[in-house]
Amino acid sequence: MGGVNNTVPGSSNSTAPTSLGSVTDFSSLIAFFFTFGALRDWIKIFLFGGALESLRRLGLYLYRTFIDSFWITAHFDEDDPSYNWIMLFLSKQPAWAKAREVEVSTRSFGLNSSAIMVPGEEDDKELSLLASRKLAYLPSPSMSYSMWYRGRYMAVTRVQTQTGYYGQKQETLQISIFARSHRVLNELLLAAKKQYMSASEHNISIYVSDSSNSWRHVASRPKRNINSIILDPGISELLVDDARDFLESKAWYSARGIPFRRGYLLYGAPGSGKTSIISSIAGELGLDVYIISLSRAGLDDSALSELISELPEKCIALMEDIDAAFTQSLNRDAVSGPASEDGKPAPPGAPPVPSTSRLSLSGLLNALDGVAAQEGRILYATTNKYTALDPALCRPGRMDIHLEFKLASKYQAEKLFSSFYLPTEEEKKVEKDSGATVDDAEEGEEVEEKDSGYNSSASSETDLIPPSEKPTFFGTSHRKQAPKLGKKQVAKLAARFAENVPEREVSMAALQGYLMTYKVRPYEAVNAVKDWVESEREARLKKAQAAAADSQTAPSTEEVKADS
Ligand SMILES: Nc1ncnc2c1ncn2[C@@H]1O[C@H](COP(=O)(O)OP(=O)(O)OP(=O)(O)O)[C@@H](O)[C@H]1O
Repeated sequence: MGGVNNTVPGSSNSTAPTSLGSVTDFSSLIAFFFTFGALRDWIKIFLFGGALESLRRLGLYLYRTFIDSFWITAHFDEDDPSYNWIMLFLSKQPAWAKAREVEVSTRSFGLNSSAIMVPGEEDDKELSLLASRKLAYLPSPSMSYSMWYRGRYMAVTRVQTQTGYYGQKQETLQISIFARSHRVLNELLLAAKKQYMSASEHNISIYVSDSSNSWRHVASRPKRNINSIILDPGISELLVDDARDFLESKAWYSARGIPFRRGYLLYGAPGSGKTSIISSIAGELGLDVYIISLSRAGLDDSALSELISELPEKCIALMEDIDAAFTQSLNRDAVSGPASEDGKPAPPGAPPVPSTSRLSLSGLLNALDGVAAQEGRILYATTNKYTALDPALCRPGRMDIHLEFKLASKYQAEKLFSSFYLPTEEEKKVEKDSGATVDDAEEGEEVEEKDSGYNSSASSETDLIPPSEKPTFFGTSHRKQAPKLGKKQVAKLAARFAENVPEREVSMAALQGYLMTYKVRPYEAVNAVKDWVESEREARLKKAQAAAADSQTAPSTEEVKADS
């Protein structure tokens, strides 16, 4: 007879014996293994070893934390300007010259190379004349060096890591100082910065943005004396004084809630000195120049805004040919069509010019004075196409001062001539030291109006060579053969020169190029200038005729459409 089964299928009653069974199975398995004496010993060793290793690590960690509390370590990344300061500082440390293993390098760390030298190199005139790159001792990569600074022990390590980009290496310099307070590190950093600044005192530093959109120091250029740029009276003074006044007016701006920024738009003829005056102002005010290339591949609105927000507080931001980023006329309404050479919008039928820029005008406007725009910066923008610029770009607040640079005036031509042939103070000193007379014709004494510079007459050396064997060109670039002119003589010649240069017809760059061909022949420069002006005129006329002929043969929009 079948009884009643009270057990509910799946209830714990039905499973309990199974799991209990497995637990007892497992412990009996362990107990079984422990019956092997060797295995028991292994496990004991394993546990004991693990505990020992953990203790060792803990001890090491505590030891390191304790030791680290006596050290201050600073890391300098190769991409940061502070890396250059420290490398220059280290290359000048006497301890370095005695190190047993060093890297010998000709890197200039963004300076005039004469700032870093192997001891003794500066005394060797022959060497410093021959080699423009100077040698320096630097810490070898992956080596640790010990040195003393202000009575403190210091460890210097240069670490190189592979970046993965075509095997490129990234460098970091690590300096650990045995000190508890930051005082010594601060002193070291300030000393390094000061040393670098004084070494670069006669240079301006130039930065450009790289493909990863970070600022990179690319060059140091010697400062150009502002007097060597000859502009119409008052222009240089206006620019320098205004920029200087701006830099000193931070409190004034903030008291009135005006953004502390200033923009200058320099426009006009090519080769009239726009770029040159900007770099001179940078030198005069001791500011670094950050070049923003609007046509850089990959530059879009957000990248530009990021770049501008990363500018340091006092600097010059330079946008050359501000119109160039936009192949379309720089107008807000995109339908305005491509700009022509002279900056005027192109005729309605002209074919569109393909644009590679991902930058929009509103992006540029926002970057210049949006919320992220940097305070304290001076912006210089240059263009040859003033009329093509959108009024929004030129309005005060973005471009506060607009200055036209024209073709050369007679005044400029005269000044340029004088600055070319009058000896500088340095040249006068050298000539005085060598016993040469400079002011032969100083008191109005008439000298023979003839040059004796290179290629004006054959030297005695060439006279000795038979005519058949004479080289086709025998140059003797001896500046010493230039006539020594006094102030009055130069002034007279300069006035005659300027008489023959028509007002606002040639650029200063063209005049400079012309005078360069008569570097040591001032008389010939004066005599030939009339013909040169004439030939320049003819060349311009021919170019204009060729351009006109080209535009007549250029296909119309309908023809372009039909072709495509
Ligand atoms: N006013 C000037 N005084 C002295 N030199 C000048 C002057 N203008 C131009 N130059 C000389 O001409 C060359 C070109 O000058 P610069 O590049 O400053 O002209 P620019 O106006 O910026 O030209 P662009 O518009 O083509 O960029 C430089 O070598 C500079 O020395």
